Amino acid sequence: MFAKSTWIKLPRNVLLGHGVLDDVGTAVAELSLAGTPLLVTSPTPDDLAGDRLRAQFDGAETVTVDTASFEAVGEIVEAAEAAGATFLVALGGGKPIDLAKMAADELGVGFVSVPTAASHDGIVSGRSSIPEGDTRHSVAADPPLAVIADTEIMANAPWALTTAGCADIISNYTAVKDWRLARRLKNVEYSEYAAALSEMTAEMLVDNADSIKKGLEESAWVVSKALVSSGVAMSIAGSSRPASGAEHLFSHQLDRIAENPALHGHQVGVGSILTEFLHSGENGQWRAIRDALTAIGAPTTAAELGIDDETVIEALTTAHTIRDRYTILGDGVNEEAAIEVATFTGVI
Ligand SMILES: NC(=O)C1=CN([C@@H]2O[C@H](COP(=O)(O)OP(=O)(O)OC[C@H]3O[C@@H](n4cnc5c(N)ncnc54)[C@H](OP(=O)(O)O)[C@@H]3O)[C@@H](O)[C@H]2O)C=CC1
Ligand SMILES: O=C(CO)COP(=O)(O)O
Ligand SMILES: [Zn+2]
Repeated sequence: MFAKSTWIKLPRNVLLGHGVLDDVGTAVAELSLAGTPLLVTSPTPDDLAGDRLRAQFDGAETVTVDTASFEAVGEIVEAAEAAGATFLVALGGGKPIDLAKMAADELGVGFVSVPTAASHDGIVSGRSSIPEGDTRHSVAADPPLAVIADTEIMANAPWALTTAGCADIISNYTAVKDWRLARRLKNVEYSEYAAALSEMTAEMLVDNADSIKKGLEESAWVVSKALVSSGVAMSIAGSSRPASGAEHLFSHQLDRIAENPALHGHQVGVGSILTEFLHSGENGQWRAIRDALTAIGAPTTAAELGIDDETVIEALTTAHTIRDRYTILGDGVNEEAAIEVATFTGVI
């Protein structure tokens, strides 16, 4: 399909490395952002790195968020207005980053992302994923002007957050398959560049699985680069399609119905095993996806996610209802088929 005009918004500066947390002020100065920011964080990242960040922004106020919601976005907007903040800096995992990204968009001010965990590609992308009641909104927002990812901090984060980031990238394989299917069946807007970048990112991560090991700072570096690349694919596409297909619908549904949902990346990884099977059957690539997840130490079963089998089946049979996004789930997988795919792949 020929798009009359395309507007691709990308981060301007990406700073990645050991100790770069102390360079946020310099990176912001380089962007010519005037005035004082509002710092947005959550409790643990605040404890770990809040003071080092505040030391670089005289007089900046801090808002600490606990849960992702549209109300929390409203609170950040109010706090920024009250403080006269001219831009936002988010420090933490996906929660404070998504909320600040959306609040910055509402305020029409710049936004800088300082991830403390390599947990998923939302730390870089131009999308905020916010739950509301029974649905989840993937809201377009400007991507961060700068991403400052301190590999020392990320490498010291719980290892599960890093394996979740890896699994989020590995899930790009099935996301792109869903995108191509939707293009063929529903004529949805598609970008071969974004699809190729997304697939290549997953390929490179899997090829580098050997350097992704607990205790190795290089892991945080490899994974962060992949997350940046996947975020750029979403920016080129102008949607999360290159990195979010049926496996994400499955995960979003688990977030709603599971008593204790697992990490986003871990859920989409298991979802990817299931949806790859749906795409290409028992002799398809689902084993390669499962083995890639195993190689980096991410869950491949419901038990490893800490979610019971019934909930996994319910999520798989109802995931298609969560959002208007055509995928291999079509108009729904029935319970018998869901049990068959989950059993064959060893997920349950
Ligand atoms: N925009 C997008 O494209 C996407 C957005 N998302 C959104 O991101 C959120 C989930 O992201 P995720 O990063 O998992 O969530 P969080 O921001 O909730 O972080 C996960 C956990 O890790 C803790 N944490 C963060 N950094 C460190 C660290 N360095 N050391 C120790 N603990 C740390 C957090 O602490 P604390 O509890 O104190 O915050 C939290 O308990 C959801 O809101 C989801 O909707 C998910 C995928 C994609
Ligand atoms: O998680 C994402 C990409 O990895 C974003 O996807 P959603 O648009 O489904 O929230
Ligand atoms: Zn994701």
